[in-house]
Amino acid sequence: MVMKPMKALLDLEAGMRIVMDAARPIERTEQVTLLEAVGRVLAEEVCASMDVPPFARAAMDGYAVRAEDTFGAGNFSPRILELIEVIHAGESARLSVRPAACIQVATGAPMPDGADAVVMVEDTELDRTNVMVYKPVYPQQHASPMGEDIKSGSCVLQRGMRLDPSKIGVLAALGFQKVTVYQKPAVAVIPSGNEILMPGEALSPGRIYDINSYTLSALISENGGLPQIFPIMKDTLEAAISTIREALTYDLIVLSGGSSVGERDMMVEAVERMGEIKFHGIAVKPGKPTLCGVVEGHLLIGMPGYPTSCLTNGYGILAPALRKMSRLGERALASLKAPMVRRYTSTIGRHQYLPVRLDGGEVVPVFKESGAITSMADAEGYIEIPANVDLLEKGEVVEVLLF
Ligand SMILES: Nc1nc2c(c(=O)[nH]1)N[C@H]1C(S)=C(S)[C@@H](COP(=O)(O)OP(=O)(O)OC[C@H]3O[C@@H](n4cnc5c(N)ncnc54)[C@H](O)[C@@H]3O)O[C@H]1N2
Ligand code: MOO
Repeated sequence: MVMKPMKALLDLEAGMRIVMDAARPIERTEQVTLLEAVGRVLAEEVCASMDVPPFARAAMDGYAVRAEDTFGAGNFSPRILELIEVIHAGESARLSVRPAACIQVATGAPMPDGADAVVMVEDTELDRTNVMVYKPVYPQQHASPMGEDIKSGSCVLQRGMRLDPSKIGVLAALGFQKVTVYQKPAVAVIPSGNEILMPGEALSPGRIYDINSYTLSALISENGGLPQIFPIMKDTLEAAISTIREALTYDLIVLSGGSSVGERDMMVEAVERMGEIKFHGIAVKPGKPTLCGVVEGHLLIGMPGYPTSCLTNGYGILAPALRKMSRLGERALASLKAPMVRRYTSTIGRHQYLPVRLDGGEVVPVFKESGAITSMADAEGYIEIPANVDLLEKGEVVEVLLF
């Protein structure tokens, strides 16, 4: 029976530096429709080739007037203007507004020639073709000039921006149907273990369902990647080598299971033969038996098989790497400070991610064991306990990072 003990554990900062150095932003771009663009990263500078709005328009329902014709109007001294035309949004006036005349306009209708302001309908009264104006307007009041929103020639969105609903609105305003974005990093998600079954398969003794492929894929999607779950890999060196070879068309290879020291943990040997091991074993808890390697220029991260170890490393190591590759940038989790509900002892020498929930304003550790997915599912967030701290006192205020 051959076991391959882990060498000295690497500290988290050094491990992160290695992973982040090997994670390269994707250069490939693609065109997507605006409906597909949310959350994507813009790969082009967007400059306006038109004004928005493309014409001066009424900003209120009412009457387009020459402002000076309303000066001096009051509740007891209305100015009386002649109504010469009525237009709706989408229509243009045939006539221009001459002195002492007005044109009825809907919000969004083009400002008629000659008019420089709109009197709101609430400040008027209509008597056949006479409009009594009870309140004066100043020039440009309730009228939006052409290009008020976006000026033709101005560059409104920059390369590298993440497209959120408002930025997609800018593209729509400029008449874009498609936009050029960076491709998402393609991520091979490779579960391993003879005991692992896909959902839908019948359970048999000693077998369990695959959790990690799904937690990892969800996390990868959330962080700008495109996950592809591979068939469950058998625990043999040949399977590991051929599967990793197949995965070399992906930008990032994430394996789960088989990264520890058991005799069937073939991953380390496979990566050693095919490329370079950057580290094996990192001083975090959970998540110690993590493997990082580079095979033919492709970053490979081997996650521990235990679901909570796998997922906490997903948050701690995989997500930052992916956000660099997908160009989404660092994700700042919301955080709050609260006191510990009880004393908690941690492992000295390992940076701990402790899943917690909040109860009555206090921080309650919910970690059961690395093998339990509910260690994470019952948590609202986590606290980090540095490697050189082994005790948190009851009542000690800690920072909770919220999922
Ligand atoms: N002698 C030692 N044994 C172990 C050590 C150690 O240092 N010395 N480390 C322990 C720690 S810590 C962890 S974490 C686990 C991780 O081991 P592996 O990464 O090699 O993972 P496996 O042995 O393949 O599996 C561990 C556990 O997780 C289950 N598993 C695996 N894949 C999945 C999946 N896709 N979905 C759900 N569950 C999965 C698997 O059945 C095992 O129960 O090693 C400790 N041992
Ligand atoms: O490092 Mo293991 O990941 O504690 O369970």
